[in-house]
Amino acid sequence: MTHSTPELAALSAAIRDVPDFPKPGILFKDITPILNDGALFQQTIDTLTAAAANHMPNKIVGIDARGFIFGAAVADRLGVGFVPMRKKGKLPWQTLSQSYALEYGEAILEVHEDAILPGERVVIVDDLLATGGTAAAAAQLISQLNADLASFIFLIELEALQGRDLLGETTITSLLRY
Ligand SMILES: O=P(O)(O)OC[C@H]1O[C@H](OP(=O)(O)OP(=O)(O)O)[C@H](O)[C@@H]1O
Ligand SMILES: Nc1ncnc2[nH]cnc12
Repeated sequence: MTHSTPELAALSAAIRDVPDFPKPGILFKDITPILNDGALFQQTIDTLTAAAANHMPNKIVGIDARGFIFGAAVADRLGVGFVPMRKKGKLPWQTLSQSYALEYGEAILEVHEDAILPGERVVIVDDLLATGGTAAAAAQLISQLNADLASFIFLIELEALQGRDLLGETTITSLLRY
């Protein structure tokens, strides 16, 4: 797949395709080479931050675990709070829960019930949109907290899996589409 700028092409070139991980038939996109390269990581956070800033969020939500890496860096750049949505059993305070299916399994996502206030503007940042199950579960939790989901922002979108069809009318930005 071609990408629109030399910067995005460089990010795309760094991502490793790993066949049959974690299950037969899955082509896994390994983003760790981007993290390993200071210039590429910085450029990724620059671009994700610019996309998030357009929506003037009060909070950035990051999804366990790769979403934490990108979401926390974006929140720091914007000077807004970061909200971790974690897999079941990891958060210590009162939580809301949502079960979901993802490309290679099922899980339960949780958020602290006081982490996002009613009416706050929230942007979800994650590394990858595949089937959309994870992002849809995160959106459900934001809705249960009566907050305003302004946008989804992904580094990678696997278009063939049509994940955006699960995400309703909310704006979606993905930097690299395959
Ligand atoms: O669109 P979907 O089909 O729901 O898949 C996308 C999700 O899958 C990966 O997370 P994973 O649950 O593998 O957790 P990890 O970040 O701990 O690897 C990825 O980071 C997304 O959150
Ligand atoms: N194909 C894939 N590669 C990396 N992360 C994923 N999360 C869900 N599907 C994935």
